[in-house]
Amino acid sequence: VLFTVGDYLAERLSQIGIRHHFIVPGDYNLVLLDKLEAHPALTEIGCTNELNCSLAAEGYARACGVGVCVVTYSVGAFSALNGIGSAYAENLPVILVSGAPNTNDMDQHLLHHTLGDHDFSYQFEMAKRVTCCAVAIRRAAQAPELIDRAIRTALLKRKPAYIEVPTNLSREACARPGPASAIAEPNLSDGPALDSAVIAASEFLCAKQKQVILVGPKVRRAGAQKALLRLAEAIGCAVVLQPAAKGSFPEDHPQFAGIFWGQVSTLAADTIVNWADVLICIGTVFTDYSTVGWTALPNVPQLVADIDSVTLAHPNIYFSRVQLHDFLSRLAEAASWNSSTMTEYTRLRPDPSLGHASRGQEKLTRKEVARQTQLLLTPETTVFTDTGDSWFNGIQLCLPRGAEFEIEMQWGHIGWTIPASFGYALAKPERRTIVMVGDGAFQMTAQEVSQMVRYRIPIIILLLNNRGYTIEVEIHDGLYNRIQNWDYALLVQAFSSKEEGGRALGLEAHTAEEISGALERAMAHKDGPTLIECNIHPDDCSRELITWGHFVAAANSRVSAKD
Ligand SMILES: Cc1ncc(Cn2nnc(CCOP(=O)(O)OP(=O)(O)O)c2C)c(N)n1
Ligand SMILES: [Mg+2]
Repeated sequence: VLFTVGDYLAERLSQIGIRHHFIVPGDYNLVLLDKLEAHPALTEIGCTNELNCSLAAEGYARACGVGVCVVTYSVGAFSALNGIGSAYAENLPVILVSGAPNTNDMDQHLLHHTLGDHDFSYQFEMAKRVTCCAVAIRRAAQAPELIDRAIRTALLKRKPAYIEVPTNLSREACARPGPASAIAEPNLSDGPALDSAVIAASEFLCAKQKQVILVGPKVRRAGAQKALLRLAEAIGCAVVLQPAAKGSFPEDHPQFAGIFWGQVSTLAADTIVNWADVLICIGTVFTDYSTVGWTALPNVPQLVADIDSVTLAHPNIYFSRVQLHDFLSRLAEAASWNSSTMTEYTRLRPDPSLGHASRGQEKLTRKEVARQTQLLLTPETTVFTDTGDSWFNGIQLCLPRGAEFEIEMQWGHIGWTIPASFGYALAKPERRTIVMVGDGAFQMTAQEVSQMVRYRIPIIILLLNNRGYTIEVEIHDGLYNRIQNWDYALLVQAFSSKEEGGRALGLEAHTAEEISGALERAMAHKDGPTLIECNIHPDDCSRELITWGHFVAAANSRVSAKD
C-alpha cells in the first residue's frame, strides 16, 4: 500500500501523543481526513464549527500537552485562527492543519472558498502572524521536512504552528518518518548558564530577609510544578499565585498564601506580597488584567525564572537557555531556609469562610452557587471558568489536592470554556469536569454542547444567568451590554436527537433548594452533559469584579501620553 503525505502527518501526530484530532470537513481536506482516520491510533472528533474546533484543540492541549485541528481553506481556517490566537496567547502547542486548493489551480483558476482572485497566498501569510512556524506544502517530496519543522517548533516553543496541505498532495507518495525523538526531544539547559544562574540566584536571595514566591501561568506550560514544590519547601516561604496560575500549586499546602490579584486577592495574599523585600517570580505574566489596571504591579526587587531563562535584579543579569524545571530543581538544592514570610503570614491569614448556607426557598445568589460548587470539588475535579464574573467566583474556590483549574485570562475569548472543556474532557475522561460560564459567554459557543451529547461527555455546566454582560457593565456600561435571554435548559435538550447518541440534561434553578437538587441530578447523569441555568439578580456580582472593573476601566481610558 502506498505511504502518502497524509499518512506521514498521521504518523507524526500519533508519535507526539495525539489520540483525537478535531475536525470540520470541507472539500479541500476530505482526502487528508481519510488518511488521518485510517491511522489506528487517531480518532476523528467532528465539531460544529471551526472556532469551536480550534478551541477544543486548545483545551485538549491543556490536558495532554499538544492538540490538532483540521479545517478547510479560508471559510474554515479564518474562524480557526481565533482559537489559534488563544493557543498562542496561552502558550499551548496547537497544530492548525488546513486543506488548500489543488497546486495545479494556483495562479491559474478562480476557485470557491477563496477571496475570488488568483492569489492563494493570503491565508499562509495570516497564519505566519499567529503561529511560531507556518509551512505550506507545495510538493510531496518536501512534506516530511516541512511537517517535522512545524511540529518540532510548536513543541519546543509551546506555541501553535500551521501546516497547509493542498487537496491533491494528501494522497501523493511520501517517505516514511523516522523516530519520534527527532521532533519531540525537549531543549536541554546549557550547563554553564544553569550553574551560574543557580549560584547568582542563591547569593541574591541570601541578601534578602523576606522572600515570597509568586507563581505565574507559565509554570504549568513548562511542566515545572513538582520542581516548584521542591523549591518552596526548601525555602519555607509564603507562596502566592497569579489568578491565571490557580491550580499550579496545592491550595491545601501549609505554605499556600492565596491568589495574588492586587486589591481583589484572596486570603490576604496582597498583604504578604507588600511585606516582602524580594519576589521570586516563577513563570509570571503581568498584564492590565492580572495587575488590576496596573494598580498591583509589584515594586520590590525580583528574581524572574521564565520558561527557559532567568533574570536577576541586582546584579542585573540575564541567563538564557536555562530550562525552568532544571533551574528550580537546582535552586532547591542550593537555597537556604528562610521562613520569615510564612511566620508573618500565619499571623495575618484570614480564616477561609465558607459562607452561610441559604435557606431552601431563598432566591438563588451567586454566593450560594459558589458555596454549593465548593462542596462538589474532589481530587478528580477540573474546574473551567469563563471570562466574566465566573473568573472571580472560580478564583475564590478552595481546590482540594489533585483538583485542576483551567482559565484563559490572556486571550479572554468569552465562551472558550464550552469547546475547551469538551476537548479537555475527551483527553481526560477519568476526571469530572465542571464549567462556570456566564449567559453572554455561553451564547458565543453553545453549539459545542451538542458534541458533548454526541460523545457522551458528562460535563456539568453551571450557567450563571445574570441577564447580560455584567463584567462589561462593571468596566463600562451601555445598551450594548444587554442581550436576548434564552431558555438555556430547553436549548440543550434540543441537542439530544430521538434516534441515537447521549442525552443533555437541561435544568433551571431559582432557589438554593433547586440548585442542590439539580447538582445531585447532574452528578448522577453520565450519558452526556448537564446544564444548570442558575438564575441570579442582574446586580448580583462579586465585589472583586466591581473593584477590578473600576481600575481596568481607568487603565483603558488613560488619556494618550501626547495630550
Ligand atoms: C470573543 C469575545 N467577544 C467579546 C468580548 C468582550 N466581553 N468580555 N466579557 C463580555 C461579557 C461576558 O458576559 P457573561 O458571559 O454573561 O459574564 P458575566 O460577567 O458573568 O455576566 C464581553 C462581551 C470577549 N471577551 N470575547
Ligand atoms: Mg452574564
